[in-house]
Amino acid sequence: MTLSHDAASRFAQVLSEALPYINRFVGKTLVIKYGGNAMESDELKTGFARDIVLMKAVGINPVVVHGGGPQIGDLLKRLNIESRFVDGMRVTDGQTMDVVEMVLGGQVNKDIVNLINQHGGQAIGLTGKDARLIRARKLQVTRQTPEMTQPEIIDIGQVGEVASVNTELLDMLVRGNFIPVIAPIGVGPDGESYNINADLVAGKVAEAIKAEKLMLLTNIAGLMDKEGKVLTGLSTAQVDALIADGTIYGGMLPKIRCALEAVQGGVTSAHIIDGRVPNAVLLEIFTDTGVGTLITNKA
Ligand SMILES: Nc1ncnc2c1ncn2[C@@H]1O[C@H](COP(=O)(O)OP(=O)(O)O)[C@@H](O)[C@H]1O
Ligand SMILES: CC(=O)N[C@@H](CCC(=O)OP(=O)(O)O)C(=O)O
Repeated sequence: MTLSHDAASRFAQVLSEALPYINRFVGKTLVIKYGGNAMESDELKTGFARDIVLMKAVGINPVVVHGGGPQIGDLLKRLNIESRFVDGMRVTDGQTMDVVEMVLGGQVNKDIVNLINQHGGQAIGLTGKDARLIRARKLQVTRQTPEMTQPEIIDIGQVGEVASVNTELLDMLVRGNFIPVIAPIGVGPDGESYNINADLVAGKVAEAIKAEKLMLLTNIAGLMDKEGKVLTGLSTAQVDALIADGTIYGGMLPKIRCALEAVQGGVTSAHIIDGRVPNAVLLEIFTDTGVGTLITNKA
């Protein structure tokens, strides 16, 4: 590739201006959750892969956790299996679990790994079963209405929550200059598989490896109020109120909960950002105020 002098001087200027931002994150680990909804085109996926490789090339350590909800939904539909969600979590029976493992651990994981590697990175794909990276337990879902004397337990099948993370494995990979790409499948004490919401895995991984930042890439500009205005810098109490009045629902529920837990658990900041914007990850790093919804630890 040869550049004209003008193009080369533009590149040089941009790179030079990026230096203070790069320095701020050099040597730090960032956990990036790549949601299935932000994988809508090949162009977006390629842009994401290039951003990740560039981060690593300048000395920032990305750890990727991916979703794939829409991709799981597509295969279930082709198999005539209905998708059902409770509080943003997929109800997962044995048959659905097989599909989840195939799509997340097979198709989506290898697709992202391959793209990162094609652009010069050294990505390594893992599910929570590899070296028991994500140990899980069954998620207890309860529901209580004012007329109930005690909460009702809802069985949503093989849906898990993170019990612990094998940080030794991740530290080893990051130190070895690999880029871990994690599919959100957990393993129980008896080797059973658990389907875990990818936001929850990303939050717990970020906490466990003491990441500087947690970025949740989704298909919306951020957490919004009822008028569609992006909200940022919210306290836990404000988030609770937005959940109670129904402003936050569905897939945004696990996202916001895990972002709050991550910052309470020591991650400096969490960001909910629009993964459909080209170079969303770099934009977040290279702007002073960031983009989307910022969550920090305040009461
Ligand atoms: N207050 C809110 N602000 C923004 N999005 C919300 C809100 N409440 C619910 N949502 C929904 O949450 C979705 C994002 O969650 P989800 O579909 O699970 O994304 P992902 O696949 O990226 O994890 C948005 O597309 C939107 O439909
Ligand atoms: C329990 C549960 O809901 N698991 C998710 C796992 C994938 C995921 O979280 O994907 P997105 O980030 O693309 O939504 C699911 O089965 O869809």
